[in-house]
Amino acid sequence: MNAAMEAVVVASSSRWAWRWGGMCWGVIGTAVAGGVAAALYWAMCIAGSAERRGKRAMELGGGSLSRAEVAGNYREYATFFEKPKQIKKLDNVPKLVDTFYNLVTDIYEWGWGQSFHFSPAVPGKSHRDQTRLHEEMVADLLQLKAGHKVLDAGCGVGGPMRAIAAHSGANVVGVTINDYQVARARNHNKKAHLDHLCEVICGNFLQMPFPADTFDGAYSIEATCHAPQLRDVYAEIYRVLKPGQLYVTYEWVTTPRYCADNPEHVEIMHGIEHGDALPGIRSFNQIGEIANEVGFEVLQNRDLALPPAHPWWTRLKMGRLAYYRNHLVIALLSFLGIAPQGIVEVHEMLFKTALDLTRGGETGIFTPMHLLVCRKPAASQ
Ligand SMILES: C=C(CC[C@@H](C)[C@H]1CC[C@H]2C3=CC[C@H]4[C@H](C)[C@@H](O)CC[C@]4(C)[C@H]3CC[C@]12C)C(C)C
Ligand SMILES: C[S@@+](CC[C@H](N)C(=O)[O-])C[C@H]1O[C@@H](n2cnc3c(N)ncnc32)[C@H](O)[C@@H]1O
Repeated sequence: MNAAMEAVVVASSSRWAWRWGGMCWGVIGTAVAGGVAAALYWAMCIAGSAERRGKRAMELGGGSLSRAEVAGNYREYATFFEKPKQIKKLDNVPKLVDTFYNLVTDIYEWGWGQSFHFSPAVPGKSHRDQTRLHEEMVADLLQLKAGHKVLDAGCGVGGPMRAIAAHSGANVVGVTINDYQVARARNHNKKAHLDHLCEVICGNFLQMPFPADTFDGAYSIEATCHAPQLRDVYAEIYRVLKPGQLYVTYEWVTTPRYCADNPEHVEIMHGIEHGDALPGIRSFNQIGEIANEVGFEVLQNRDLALPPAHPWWTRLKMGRLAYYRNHLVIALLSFLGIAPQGIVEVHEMLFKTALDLTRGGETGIFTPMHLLVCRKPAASQ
């Protein structure tokens, strides 16, 4: 082979190698892009981080708000906590709570499930079972039976109401201040074939549209913490309950370990108030007194989070990786214009509150499950 031929052979083989290399990179590139697309599809459409998916990431929105209103409503919500005087205007609170649930309901359903509360961890049980057991305990404490009519004050999208109706056979009437939650709850009730037992209305639990002495039982799960004055919601529940009947509530309170002079404790509690639309968290020793003041006999008054119960906040800690994945998914959907502007900020607020709630649990200064079992005396006073 002379030099010229050698040059031709080298050139053509290097061109071939170049083309072959290019093809390989093309195939690898396509495979990687396909993999990324599949992973995103999985994260957005298939994997509902919640155990019982109610929502897909592609469907995340701002509740009853239009897409254009989400960012502005979030800014308004955040400002509320920057000017503490506003939160002191107690009349503002129900509107603030309604806005909050427009902003978070879809994210809660997508990332947590249809029950918007915590539960004590139970070794060997799934989150779904732990949630159900915590809800069924309410039905058992109320001694509910088929034919009873029970009030769920602050019902969310109805996870607890469905568990309680299915467990006891009782009729449940749920009240929530947020009309988007009403629509979601009714839809879930129908899908679960429990709409003959479960009914939902939009209203303020401080002024409910029911005559006095209507219900055979009443409960509230992690909801009355939103009331500007606990006395007002307890008094209203007392009014609508039949004499001799029971009210069970799981309350968000500070525990005996909370010290108002400790700046770290104060910072944690402010963080929780801001991230959860709370007008001010009450202390464990106030709630029983308030129940007594409105006329209830208090039969049980104890923190369900105390040992031997296992920590309720482990579910928040275990989800750390999932939060980052969720953040990526939400940021991408918002960038693509699929999710509304402002939703990334809402998600960041929830991420921050998850850290504060975990700190509240680990330091032992906060519980979301202080149990009160109350009875309206048989001869109503
Ligand atoms: C009782 C209330 C709500 C209690 C809980 C149901 C919610 C409190 C904090 C929420 C969450 C925090 C982090 C979110 C995460 C960043 C996101 O990726 C997925 C959803 C979260 C896990 C979200 C779920 C619901 C909470 C645990 C209050 C409001 C009185
Ligand atoms: C954290 S969610 C808990 C929902 C439900 N109990 C559950 O465990 O899934 C709090 C609920 O209280 C409702 N709520 C708060 N303030 C209210 C008010 N003033 N009147 C009626 N509902 C209210 C909210 O709309 C929301 O549904």
